Amino acid sequence: MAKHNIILTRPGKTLKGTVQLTGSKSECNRALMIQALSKGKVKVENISDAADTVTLQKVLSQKSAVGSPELATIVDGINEDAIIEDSGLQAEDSRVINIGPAGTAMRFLTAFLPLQDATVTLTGSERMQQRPIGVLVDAVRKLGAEIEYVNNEGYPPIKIHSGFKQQANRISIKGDISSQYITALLLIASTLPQGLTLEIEGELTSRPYVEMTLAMLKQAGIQHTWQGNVISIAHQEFAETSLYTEPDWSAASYWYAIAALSGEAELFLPGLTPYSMQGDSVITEIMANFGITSQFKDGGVYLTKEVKPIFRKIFDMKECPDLAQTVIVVCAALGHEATFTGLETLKIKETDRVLALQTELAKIGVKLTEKGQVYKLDCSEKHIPENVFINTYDDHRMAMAFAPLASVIPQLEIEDADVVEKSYPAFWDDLKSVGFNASPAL
Ligand SMILES: O=C(O)C1=C[C@@H](OP(=O)(O)O)[C@@H](O)[C@H](O)C1
Ligand SMILES: C=C(OP(=O)(O)O)C(=O)O
Repeated sequence: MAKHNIILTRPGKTLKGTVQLTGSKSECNRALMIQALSKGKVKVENISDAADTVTLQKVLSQKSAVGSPELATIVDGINEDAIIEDSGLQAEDSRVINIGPAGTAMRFLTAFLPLQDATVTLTGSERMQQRPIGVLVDAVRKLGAEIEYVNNEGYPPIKIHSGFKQQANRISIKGDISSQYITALLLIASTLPQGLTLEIEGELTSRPYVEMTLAMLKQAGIQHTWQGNVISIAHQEFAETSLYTEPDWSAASYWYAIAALSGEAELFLPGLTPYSMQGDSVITEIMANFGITSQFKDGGVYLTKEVKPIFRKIFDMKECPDLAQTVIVVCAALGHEATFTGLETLKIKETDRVLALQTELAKIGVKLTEKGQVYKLDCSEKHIPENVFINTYDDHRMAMAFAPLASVIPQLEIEDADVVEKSYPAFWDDLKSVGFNASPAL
């Protein structure tokens, strides 16, 4: 698909309106897995229109076909031929599931598909083929799955064989690369004949996402114990219930950023609650430092802005990595020379987000320097050109985190507008609804 860029301008500095955000892709993708694992006993409400969720839903809705020749045809519907060729897959090997850039779908299906008694190749976008999966594949193999790498050891595509028999019920797994590996295993745990005990080695990154998984499983009737670094889930049945998913707090973060760069703000985001399962709801606390007040009423959150000095200098993003770009760009725009930690996992996401931030912030003279695991913003040579072009590197969050800069840069051009579809397809329309001009670049 041809890429097109978008030009953003922002007349006025007042943010006023209501924006209805789509459902959280993290919650929805877990809910869809739970629905499939429960064989339909658990229903899902308020499903997101995030492309990653739509893709996973398409794959899982064909679950009954997994193991039958129909899969080839069905899955072809979401395959891009070019990607299959790039993967080096054989033409006759037509049972291919291509999840594009969806990291959670890749990881969740790596644990789920071996249980479906089918031989399937699981692949993704070019970038997905550079995102590591070895820690999870090793764990699933220990459980009894037969999986081989199609091209490169440790990376998708992977070929999953039928004939799973559980061989272990206690395994250890590294916690510091991606919490998605742990979630993938916890999701299937209750359906394994012997249940599963996971021993998490080293630090656990993105911990709130593991807590979200366990909380959603609990809503679906699955109990667990978590003591120290050991999480156990016994074999047990899902309850008949419905899972309701909240709007996406990571998407909300871009509205907090816009509010932080506005003169005045009065914005309502319906459906968001103070009791969220999403770790990214911590954006309310982070943005309080930038003068944004969050008031929960009328079934949502009202954002208001007060101009005040910013005191907080250190931000640890380990528990909310998807907020890193949002917060770093806001600090850069405000010339707030903060220090950031917990950015290690950003290098293996949709792009190397550290490098992407460094390259794009340089366009306004801001440096993000790296020393060990500590990152510092240096705004001493910050300048604001009339026009800035932002490259997005196939990363939805690069586009959305830099868009708020239209509040301080007269004309901002953002590469590949459609990249936002991964998690927030209505992003540009929502910006227009509150007075931004967003038009295709010629
Ligand atoms: O489980 C999830 O839904 C997610 C976990 C996080 O990944 P890591 O655990 O790899 O940091 C996060 O960055 C991603 O967007 C969604
Ligand atoms: C890292 C992300 O997603 P995923 O890992 O699911 O591709 C994200 O949405 O920022």
